[in-house]
Amino acid sequence: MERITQVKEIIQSSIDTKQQILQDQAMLERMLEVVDAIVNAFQNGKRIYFCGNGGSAADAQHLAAEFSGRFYKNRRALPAEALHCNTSYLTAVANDYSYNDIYSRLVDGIMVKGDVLIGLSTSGNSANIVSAFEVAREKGVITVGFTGITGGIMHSLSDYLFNVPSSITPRIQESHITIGHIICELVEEKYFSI
Ligand SMILES: O=C(CO)[C@@H](O)[C@H](O)[C@H](O)[C@H](O)COP(=O)(O)O
Ligand SMILES: [Zn+2]
Repeated sequence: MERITQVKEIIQSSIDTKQQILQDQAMLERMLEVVDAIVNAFQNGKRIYFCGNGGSAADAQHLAAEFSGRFYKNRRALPAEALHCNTSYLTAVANDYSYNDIYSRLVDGIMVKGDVLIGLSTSGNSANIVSAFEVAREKGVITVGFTGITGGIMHSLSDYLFNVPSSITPRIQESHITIGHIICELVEEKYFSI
């Protein structure tokens, strides 16, 4: 394949995935439900946390910073954090216990009922995120899964699921960040207009 053709095909595949989301009324409405759930959580003094591995850890950190920093508006900070950001914690727990425990242990330690946990996993099967969702549900934390098409194990552990219609990891991640940005924009707009 000509390299330029390959480039075009990748871009088209990213567009196609987003086009399918655009036509999925239920998923669009779920974005609004999650916006309302997050605004409700903030109004009740709760917090939002994100977790992911690899590129999805970067996405988790990116999205958390939209809330704790700013998105469009100059406004006060919102309580949001990505769970992998403390390297000392991460390396100790992975070393002394297991990599699979890094997120569930923090969910147990710092999250409370009514907080929101957003887990990003293209497979929906990453053991540390699955485990975090299991602990979250035991505690009454609201779980929001960002996954690929099947949802994997996270499908049955997510109160709200965005199972992007693709099985290609980078294409899924590209739509995760789009959905995440939509949610950030609408949360900021709604919370700071009240
Ligand atoms: O960014 C990418 C691929 O685009 C990779 O770093 C990718 O995130 C890693 O392989 C992850 O470990 C994949 O995990 P997951 O999405 O299945 O939870
Ligand atoms: Zn990537």
